[in-house]
Amino acid sequence: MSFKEADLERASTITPVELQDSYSEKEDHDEKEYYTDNDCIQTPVIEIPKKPASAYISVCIMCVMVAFGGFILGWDTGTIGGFESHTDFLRRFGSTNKNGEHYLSKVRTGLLTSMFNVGCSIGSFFLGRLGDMYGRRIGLIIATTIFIVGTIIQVASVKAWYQYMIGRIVAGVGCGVIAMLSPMLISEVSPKHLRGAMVSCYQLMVTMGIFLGYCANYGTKRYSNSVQWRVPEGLQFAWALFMISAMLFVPESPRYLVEKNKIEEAKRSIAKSNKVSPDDPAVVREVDEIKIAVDRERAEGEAGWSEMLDTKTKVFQRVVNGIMLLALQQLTGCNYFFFYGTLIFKAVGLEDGYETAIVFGVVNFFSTFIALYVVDKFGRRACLLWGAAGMTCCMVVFASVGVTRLWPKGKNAGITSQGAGNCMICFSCFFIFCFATTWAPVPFVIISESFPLKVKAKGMALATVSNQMWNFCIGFFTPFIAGAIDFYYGYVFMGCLVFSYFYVFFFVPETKGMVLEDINVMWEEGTLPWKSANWVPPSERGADYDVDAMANDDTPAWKKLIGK
Ligand SMILES: OC[C@H]1O[C@](O)(CO)[C@@H](O)[C@@H]1O
Repeated sequence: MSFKEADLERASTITPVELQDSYSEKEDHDEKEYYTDNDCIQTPVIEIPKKPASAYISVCIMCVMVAFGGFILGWDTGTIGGFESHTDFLRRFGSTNKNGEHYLSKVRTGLLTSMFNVGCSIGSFFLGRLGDMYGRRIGLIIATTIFIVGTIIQVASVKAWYQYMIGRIVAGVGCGVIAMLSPMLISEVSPKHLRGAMVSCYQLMVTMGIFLGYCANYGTKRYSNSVQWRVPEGLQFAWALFMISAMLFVPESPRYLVEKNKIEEAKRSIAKSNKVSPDDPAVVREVDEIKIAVDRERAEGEAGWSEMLDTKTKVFQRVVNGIMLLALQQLTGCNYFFFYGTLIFKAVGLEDGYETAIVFGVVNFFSTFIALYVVDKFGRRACLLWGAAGMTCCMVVFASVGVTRLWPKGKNAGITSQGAGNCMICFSCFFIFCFATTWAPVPFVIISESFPLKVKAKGMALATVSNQMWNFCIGFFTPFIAGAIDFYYGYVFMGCLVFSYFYVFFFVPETKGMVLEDINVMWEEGTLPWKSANWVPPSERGADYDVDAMANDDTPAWKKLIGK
């Protein structure tokens, strides 16, 4: 008899008072009131006990090890821009103009920078399933090995820019898989009240990689030979080897283990993350719940691509949501600053692009720590809404000052206003602050927790592809667009940000602090996003809980927006 059945039987023979008494003895567990449904007592809810913060240090370390995959990705973002300014790199992979100077054309710059993201898309789309086939850890090890092969091709490039580009595509394939499996594994092993923060560690690692990548370029720029770029590039081997070794110590996803019928191992994995015994009733209950979900999904058969279009189970809505959120993350314009911030700073006379980059890197990295706190404290929706509002304000000021004040006598006169430039730099930093604390990590958190297991790999793959393809588009087309319309470009992102605000309000439900299986039920019930913060899991509902009222609302849209 499963724990659930045993519990039901026990619950049916005791009175509510006895039940409450017996629960107050279990001080260790999170107590939830027994509940009634149609006036009969059902399963009392035993939650995995919340321990003092110190008990979670080891699971946090394990999650940071998994999140280290983000560091690899960030290091690449942080170094490629600098490489493209290094003299040795230009000599080897650039063209030569009639004065004998070496340079990279816009197209070649775009290809060298952004084909990496095309590789990422290929990796997440075609190889994301490695995590389902061999487990998330083995999947991550294979992905990192592919990344190492790509790095070897890049480091070994002597003169052929296309060899370097192919190396970036191959490395990108590995990174695409990492970008999918890292957040997935973290979301599946972390205790639910820390899940948002733990998945956000992935983004923290991305920002740390970007920042330290910038620093590495700063450190090697004074060399005149290939040390300039081969050393930062070669350090990738060290990061990759660290990642592979780390995977030997982290727990495997309990959801994957249950799917492979490794129930005892699944219990051990949950117990390890939550610092309780594998026989703890709450662990048994969680494994039982995962098993029920897995069995149900098995009975329904293997999910094909057509199932991604299923509107009845709301899978289609979730797929669209994932694709939209990760597209909108890029359409905030963040990488306009990360890739091309150097040009903006140059406009106010700060000539050293490497230093510029470091300023952005610092703001980005330290702000992400705040994200770890706010994502679980205030919830996903609040973060995204405030983030979109904050970034819209920054972008309006940035673009307007750029358009009206930066060149008082016109761009071609070559005179720039120092005050306007400083103001733009300040607002770029505010923008990065708003981005890093909200939209940078939260979309990853949301996609890692929204999909039922059966379609999770495919759903996350599609969302990651959308992220990478928009990243590619912005990286590739920005030099052309910004060259044509200058700072009016900021208004394009501003428009996207305003749209994002409304999109989140009407389409993104709150998922903070819920077990993954409950999130699935909330979606299936068609809960309206602006009511979702009040959604109650079936196991905790009172008799007066109205599922329909949570899924329907006749008030006009503007009244919903102002909370009437
Ligand atoms: O921190 C900035 C970085 O974060 C991302 O938006 C998502 O990981 C990247 O596209 C960007 O370069």
